[in-house]
Amino acid sequence: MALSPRCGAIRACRRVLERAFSLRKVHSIKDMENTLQLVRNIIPPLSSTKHKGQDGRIGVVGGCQEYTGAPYFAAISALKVGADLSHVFCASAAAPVIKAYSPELIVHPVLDSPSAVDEVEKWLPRLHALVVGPGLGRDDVLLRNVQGILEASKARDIPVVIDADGLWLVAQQPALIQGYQKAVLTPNHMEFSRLYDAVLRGPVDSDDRHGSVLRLSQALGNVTVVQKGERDILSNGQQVLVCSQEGSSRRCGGQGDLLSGSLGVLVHWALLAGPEKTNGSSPLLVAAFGACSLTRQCNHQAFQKHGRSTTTSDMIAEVGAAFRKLFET
Ligand SMILES: NC(=O)C1=CN([C@@H]2O[C@H](COP(=O)(O)OP(=O)(O)OC[C@H]3O[C@@H](n4cnc5c(N)ncnc54)[C@H](OP(=O)(O)O)[C@@H]3O)[C@@H](O)[C@H]2O)[C@@H](O)CC1
Ligand SMILES: Nc1ncnc2c1ncn2[C@@H]1O[C@H](COP(=O)(O)OP(=O)(O)OP(=O)(O)O)[C@@H](O)[C@H]1O
Ligand SMILES: [Mg+2]
Repeated sequence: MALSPRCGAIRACRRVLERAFSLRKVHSIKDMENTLQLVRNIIPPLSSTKHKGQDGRIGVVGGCQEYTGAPYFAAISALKVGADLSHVFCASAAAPVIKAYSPELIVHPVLDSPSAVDEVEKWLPRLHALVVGPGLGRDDVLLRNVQGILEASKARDIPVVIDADGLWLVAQQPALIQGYQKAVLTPNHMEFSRLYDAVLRGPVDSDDRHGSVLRLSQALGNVTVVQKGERDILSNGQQVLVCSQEGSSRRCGGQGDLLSGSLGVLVHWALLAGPEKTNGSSPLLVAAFGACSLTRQCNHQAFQKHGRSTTTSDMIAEVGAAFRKLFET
């Protein structure tokens, strides 16, 4: 059915107003330093009085026969950022491979088991945050189990970072995270389009990335959304932040996994610190800004050394120095 000219004009006018409204809320680049300061405020001090586990016990839900690198990258990044313990809940075929990459990870081969939800649920009281999706794949059995794990995590109020195939699941069932204030979604270009289409029932306006991220967050009930790209756009439906920390032109696979794993720890730290440490800004937005800055800084540093041959493992080797440069100055 053709739109009447009047209807088209109203819609165009609304778009202009929405854009102006969202731009007013956009965090300008000159504010990046202020936001980095808020990230510094949420980082817990190292102290000899703390016991193992206090600075973070993170779970990564992902890893299947095809993808073993992604959950490894996410889980090891959580440790390198400063979590004390990092668990991976994966399909049985992936477990020996992930264990062999690293003795530092605790690996549970449970995700394709009929009792997967119970197996993960018994660990939930001991976990501070979950990262759901890296290397999960799209097998129906695994996705059904992950649905149960997400429901159990929500019931316990556990923060969840949802990435990669976890976002595929959310695009099929947005109700799974609708309105959950402790969820952060980290879509890449493709994942964002898929989610936007599923939730807002229309294509993304590529001329208005800020407005698109704002609208998706609002439509999901103010769930925090991080759209990764040349600049990362972050929104909780009220505020929009932009992270344009210098990275490089190298786009090797796995950088997003570094981001989601780091974010798992930062989300925990931010919620622990609370809004007084983030100057009234949403703790989850501050955490997300920290993870984006850190990932891009790792990419920048690794590229200085390795150029075109940079891989995600090279970036992970930079986490310590990048963290010091950004947050411990
Ligand atoms: N070592 C490992 O184990 C790793 C495993 N990984 C795991 O793989 C699984 C699937 O994840 P995914 O990201 O490949 O999935 P999906 O959303 O289907 O996108 C695929 C297609 O989208 C497109 N595309 C992407 N970006 C775009 C852009 N900016 N602009 C435009 N187009 C863009 C592009 O399409 P193409 O150019 O090929 O036509 C691309 O091929 C998931 O479990 C993840 O964790 C990864 O983490 C990497 C390391
Ligand atoms: N064009 C770009 N220029 C600079 N940085 C970018 C660009 N695209 C993505 N990034 C950065 O790379 C990191 C990962 O984003 P990317 O879009 O590659 O995620 P992804 O596709 O989920 O990665 P993965 O391969 O781990 O699945 C983010 O920190 C993002 O800021
Ligand atoms: Mg990804």
